[in-house]
Amino acid sequence: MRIVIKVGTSTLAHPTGRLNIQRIELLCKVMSDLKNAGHQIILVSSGAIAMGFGKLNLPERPKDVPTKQASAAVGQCELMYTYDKLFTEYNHTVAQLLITRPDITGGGQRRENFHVTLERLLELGALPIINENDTISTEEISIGDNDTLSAMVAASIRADLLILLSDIDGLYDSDPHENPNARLIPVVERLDDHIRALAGGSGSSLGTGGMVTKLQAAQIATEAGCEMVIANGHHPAALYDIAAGQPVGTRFLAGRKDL
Ligand SMILES: Nc1ncnc2c1ncn2[C@@H]1O[C@H](COP(=O)(O)OP(=O)(O)O)[C@@H](O)[C@H]1O
Ligand SMILES: N[C@@H](CCC(=O)OP(=O)(O)O)C(=O)O
Repeated sequence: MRIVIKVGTSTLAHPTGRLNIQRIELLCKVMSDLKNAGHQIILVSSGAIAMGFGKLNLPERPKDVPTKQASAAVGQCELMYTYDKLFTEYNHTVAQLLITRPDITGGGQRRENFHVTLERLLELGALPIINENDTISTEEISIGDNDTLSAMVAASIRADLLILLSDIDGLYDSDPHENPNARLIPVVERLDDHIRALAGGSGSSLGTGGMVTKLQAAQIATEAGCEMVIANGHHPAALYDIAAGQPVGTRFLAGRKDL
């Protein structure tokens, strides 16, 4: 299977913005193993801004654009250094792709270049790691959140499965951080207004978009014929069960794959 795995900041970083070493080590081990089992893995990783402000010893996630972009420049290095080191331990070669909106939605050469390069990396057996190019992104050309970005990638390369790893088990009938009696929804067969109304914003100071952007991602992915699962990134070994089609988190069933 061709699987796009998106890892949110809340999965990769401690609330301090510093790397959660135990988590990332386990994630890389499981993803390496899934690759060894024959799956094609494309990783969409957030965390550049959080890693950057942590490393720059700033007290909290920056709000102004220049400091965010500077943090992303620092943090992206830290992220890729860590991924390279960990995946190399399991004999996998990583490749970094930093993109903005025109690289994936625009017509013409940029989109073609992104697509052809990504396909070639997969043919060569590399493990592509994608993030938004936050350091040069402006409002006009940015996608803004990696839930949407990962769905656009999954749709464009006709992935079989998109997995969003978050700080929560899946989609609940209301935000569990506000309602302790909220119940998990295991399967969404059709994304309608009733489901969309359940989604709230981000519950942490690190995440971007909350469930709203995850449901937007589900719309893009399932319309393109790609199933999507939201699961808790605190348990990386769950990736095995998700890839095997076992019930974990919330699974959004796909529409018909375009011919
Ligand atoms: N209906 C809902 N079900 C589950 N989580 C929800 C819901 N509405 C809002 N949320 C919030 O979405 C958060 C996950 O998104 P986010 O903070 O952006 O993290 P990530 O780093 O994974 O992108 C949850 O921690 C939760 O507070
Ligand atoms: N591109 C940004 C992350 C944007 C984003 O969507 O973050 P998240 O909600 O943690 O997946 C970064 O690397 O910091």
